[in-house]
Amino acid sequence: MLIEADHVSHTYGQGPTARTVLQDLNLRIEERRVGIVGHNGSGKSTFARMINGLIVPTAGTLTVDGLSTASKAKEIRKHVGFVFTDPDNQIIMPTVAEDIAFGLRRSKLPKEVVARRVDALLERFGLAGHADHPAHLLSGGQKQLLALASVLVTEPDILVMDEPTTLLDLRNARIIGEVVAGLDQSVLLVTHHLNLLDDFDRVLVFDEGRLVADDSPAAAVAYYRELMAV
Ligand SMILES: Nc1ncnc2c1ncn2[C@@H]1O[C@H](COP(=O)(O)OP(=O)(O)OP(=O)(O)O)[C@@H](O)[C@H]1O
Repeated sequence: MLIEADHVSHTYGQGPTARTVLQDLNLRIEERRVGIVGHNGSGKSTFARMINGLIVPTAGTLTVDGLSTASKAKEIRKHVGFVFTDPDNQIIMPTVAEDIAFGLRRSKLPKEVVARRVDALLERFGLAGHADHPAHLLSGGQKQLLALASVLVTEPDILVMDEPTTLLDLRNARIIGEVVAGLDQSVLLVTHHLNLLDDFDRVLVFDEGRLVADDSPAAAVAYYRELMAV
């Protein structure tokens, strides 16, 4: 995986209400585990959403494996899975198993292959006993695991996760952390749970739309804690 940001900026709105929330971001990301931290409103989600073209830079270019997110978003989304903060926004189908299978509806894979993949994910995320249960009745932690399973079923190369543990208690946050640690995929994780980043390769710190630190987890988190203390 290679994500490259070349003078990337993003401004929401126009005229007097215009608000620049990302400013001149220059980055080259190749590591398998990259964390993004920063104050509320510092631009983390905007950047995360840019990686699969949900938001397009208003200046500069962002590429994923050489493809520009501005013109190749559809292609990029085949390789980049996105897990949102609130799993309720991501759960689409009535039952747990159907929701996981939904991502493969256009895949032309034989039914048995889809069923096997779904079963494997149900098992892996401790949801096997809930396959036919209404997805909206799962606990918050289980919903978050379901949202992750529903993205992983498409076997993306890159997983972008935007605060996937915000709604969770410590135990479920740890479970998500363990699941993330065991993934083969490259992961970009936006989080306020700093301990999830301990074993990461690299951590980016955003502040008011700028990249202000880019370092090992220990150094970047120390920088961020100091920034928060001001
Ligand atoms: N659609 C939008 N229109 C206008 N402003 C927006 C929009 N989306 C986000 N913003 C603003 O952009 C800024 C950056 O938001 P963003 O969600 O990227 O920050 P964040 O670092 O992810 O914050 P948090 O930690 O609170 O999730 C915020 O001030 C937010 O109000």
